[in-house]
Amino acid sequence: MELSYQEKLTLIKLSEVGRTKFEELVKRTGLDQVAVMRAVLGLQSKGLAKLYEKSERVVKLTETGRKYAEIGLPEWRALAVLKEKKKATLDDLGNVLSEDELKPIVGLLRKEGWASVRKEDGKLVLEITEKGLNAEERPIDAALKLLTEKKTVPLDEIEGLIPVKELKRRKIAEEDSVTERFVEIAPEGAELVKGGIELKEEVSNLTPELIKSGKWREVEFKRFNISAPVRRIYPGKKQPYRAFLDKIRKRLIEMGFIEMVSDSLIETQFWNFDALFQPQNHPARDWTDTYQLKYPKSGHLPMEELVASVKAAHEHGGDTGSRGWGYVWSPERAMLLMPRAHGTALSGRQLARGVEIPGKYFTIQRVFRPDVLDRTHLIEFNQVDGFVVGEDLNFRNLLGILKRFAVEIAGAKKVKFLPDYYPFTEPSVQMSAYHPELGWVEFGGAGIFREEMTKALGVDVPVIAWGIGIDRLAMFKLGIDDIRYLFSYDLRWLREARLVW
Ligand SMILES: N[C@@H](Cc1ccccc1)C(=O)O
Repeated sequence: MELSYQEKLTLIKLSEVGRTKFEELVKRTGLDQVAVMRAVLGLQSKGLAKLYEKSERVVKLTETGRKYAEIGLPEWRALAVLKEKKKATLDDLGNVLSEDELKPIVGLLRKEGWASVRKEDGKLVLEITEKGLNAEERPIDAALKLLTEKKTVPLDEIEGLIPVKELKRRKIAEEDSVTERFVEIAPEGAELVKGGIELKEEVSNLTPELIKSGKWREVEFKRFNISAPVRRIYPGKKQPYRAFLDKIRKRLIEMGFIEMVSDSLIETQFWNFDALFQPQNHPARDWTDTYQLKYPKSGHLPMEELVASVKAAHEHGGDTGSRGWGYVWSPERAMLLMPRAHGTALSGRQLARGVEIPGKYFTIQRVFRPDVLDRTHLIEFNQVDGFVVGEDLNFRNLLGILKRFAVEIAGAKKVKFLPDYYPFTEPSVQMSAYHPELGWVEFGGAGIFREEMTKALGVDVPVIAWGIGIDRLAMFKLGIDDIRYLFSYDLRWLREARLVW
């Protein structure tokens, strides 16, 4: 039978005692705990030893017990006062005993024969006796000492000193049960040791020295059991949601999209709304739907020319043939600052900056909107926004791209589109994907940017655009049914979460 060095050593050490606690065996071998456990399991599978568990009734100190271990049992503290004063009243004892301890103290001292009790002027007076003067350690003291030293003591051992009932009655100790692992040698194991085992140190590392010196010919190499159970380790890794976002970024770049970046989470209303042809009196611009910055309140508007064409589009449609929204556009309003409410703000910025035609752009943005937190709503979430610009693009192209996103990138099994409204797109759609537990989950909007928007920003060809609530899609990939988990500190989830791609 082939045994590893560690198995041999463990077996030899075990044979010296026949049966022992696992921890004891660890000490005897001088190996570490994991190695011994592996050796024992190895020996067990070869029928040479047996590992088993046994529960044992034990006694341990209570909170009160631990206190007594520190400051002394009440009867000893009372006795100290009596020793000093010879005679004492209950009031005197009250200085060293708590109210609870005081009540039974007379009975206790009398039972031990350490004091006699008299009434003097209507008051109880205790006087120390000869036995009190020579008081010695009692079984209860021995038990308290033992429990203090060992923390847990087998029930039998305590019973040998004092009935455990007694300790429980005085609330000094309580019973508990602990499970211990034992290892026992099997007859075959004992036999093998008797026949003699050659204990040859094994080499687990083939070093250059071993090779050069030719020593490798003599040494014994350690065999590794690669199917042995091992402890799980949790190495550092990317937060699962971060990993998801990074993967999407990579996918889009692979698909030829250019990333639009921003180093700020704060946006002017101009870029968040106005540049997207969203009228200033649009209800979604109220505080109910977006946050506003308290300080500073306002930022800067871009180039005058651009501001003028956006203003013209809002007021009368600019040169698009549209009548616009028909109101007086306010630059002050457009200057107000806010945490970005959608990634589309960056699409507007990019169009104004200039784009490749044809071209594809995307951005992954943290956005902010007041909402009631629940399993599908966050007030701070991430959107993947993007657009494709090109001469011959149409609505069907848009739906095709979106479907590909939802299925390929987010792994949705089914997708559906419904007509919707956005001030900056016409036509507009809303997209939903099917989640096995949540049913249909709305995950974004899309459409063709209106001419009033694109022309004002200087782009004269169709632009199809979308904004996807990527967090909801992350739920699909990460197999979770509560969106709040994306930002969870739950270590178990952080360790176990697996991106299924
Ligand atoms: N920005 C929109 C989504 C959208 C983007 C682009 C075009 C149409 C719609 C939202 O936040 O819901």
